Amino acid sequence: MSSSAKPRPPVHHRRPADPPGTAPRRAALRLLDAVLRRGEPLEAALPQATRGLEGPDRGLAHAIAAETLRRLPDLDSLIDSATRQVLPEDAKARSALRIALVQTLALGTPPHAAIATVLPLVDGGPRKLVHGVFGALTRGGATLPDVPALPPAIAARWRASWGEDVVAAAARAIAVPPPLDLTLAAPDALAPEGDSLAADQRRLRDAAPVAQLPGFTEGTWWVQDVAASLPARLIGRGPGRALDLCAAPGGKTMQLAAARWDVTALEISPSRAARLHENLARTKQPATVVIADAMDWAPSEPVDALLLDAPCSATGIFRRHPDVLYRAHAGIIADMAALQAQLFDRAAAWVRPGGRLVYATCSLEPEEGEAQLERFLAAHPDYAIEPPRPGELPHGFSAQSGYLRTLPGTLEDAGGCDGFFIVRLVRASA
Ligand SMILES: C[S@@+](CC[C@H](N)C(=O)[O-])C[C@H]1O[C@@H](n2cnc3c(N)ncnc32)[C@H](O)[C@@H]1O
Repeated sequence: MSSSAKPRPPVHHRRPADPPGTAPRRAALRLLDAVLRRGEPLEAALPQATRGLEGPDRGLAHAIAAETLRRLPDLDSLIDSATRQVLPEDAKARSALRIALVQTLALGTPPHAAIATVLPLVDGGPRKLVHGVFGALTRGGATLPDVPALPPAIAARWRASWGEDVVAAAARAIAVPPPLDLTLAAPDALAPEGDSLAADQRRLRDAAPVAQLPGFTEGTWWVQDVAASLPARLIGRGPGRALDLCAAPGGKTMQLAAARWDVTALEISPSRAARLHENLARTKQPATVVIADAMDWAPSEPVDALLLDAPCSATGIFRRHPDVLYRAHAGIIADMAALQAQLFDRAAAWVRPGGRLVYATCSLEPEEGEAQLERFLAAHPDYAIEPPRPGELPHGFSAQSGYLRTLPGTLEDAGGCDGFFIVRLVRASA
């Protein structure tokens, strides 16, 4: 070639345009990768994974990924039953098959649409294998069980902590969509019709989108699982100064404000604090929001009541956030338990003699609940448990040993509730 020959323009191998309907499936694949490989929370991965998608497609991507996570062990058993060689856990072909199968077997997508929108995800790869396995399974009448299998590691841990009945109840709980619970600012507040577990509580099944429900615009209620409403109920009613130490998105801050406390709400994350501000603005509940790390910050004087709804593994909210089933491994639980112990000890000094401290986590791990309480009581002899009084809790809850432990199976006939550990402590008067 002569030196005067023009250089060839670079060749760009562009991916052919996706057929309609593929973009949300591609986003679902990114979501699964974020949760299963990178250990990210599904909600946190959503903005990046669904960038460029319109609202309904974003909702579809989220629904496919969440349902895949609810059904993962059963989907994988089906896939393994139809492949000669076991596909690696993180193989794209496995994830593509999970997404195609969950749509057809759980979400009602016709098989031809499910596979046509998923095959482009494995372009340049094992399309034939994915097509073949999907076809063999759907033609062979594959089904998913009514009660999903739990991931083996979680089942083993909860079996050791709580026994087989709780494991079985947890599996039943992920099979059905949880109800929508609302906490009312006052018992007579404008709110949708529904079941009621307390005067200021409504439970809705098959609810319309939240923003369309009566009272949303007026801000007379907020979404809050009934178990999540218990910690602030144990703080009781004001007046007085209350500190909500880990506050966003603010369900408990709003309860405390509605109960007439002068509330300071502390939150480390600016983006979560922004949601707290939005929620307070919508419900017109007053609170002073401080963005700070509770490990650096301190109140100017001790408070009458302190709520520590501590950061945790969040395994108690697996019904709404099935990604926790895959992210909450022993290392995370140990890290969270260490942070909880530090926050709990620090908070102990900020309650006036005779004041109340409520400690709570939405965790099903004893390390984040019962063990924290035991350690705290041994280290702080000036604190004692104050058990709930009769009538203080909504219908169906009871406190053995003075504290509350809600588990899969609690309130099951009424639609269940999140898993929580909650204890109210009183500091001895000086
Ligand atoms: C379980 S959530 C709180 C839920 C909230 N109480 C509610 O009812 O809506 C825990 C919160 O604590 C915040 N957090 C974690 N570590 C913190 C710290 N060191 N200081 C202050 N807030 C913290 C997290 O960002 C998270 O928003």
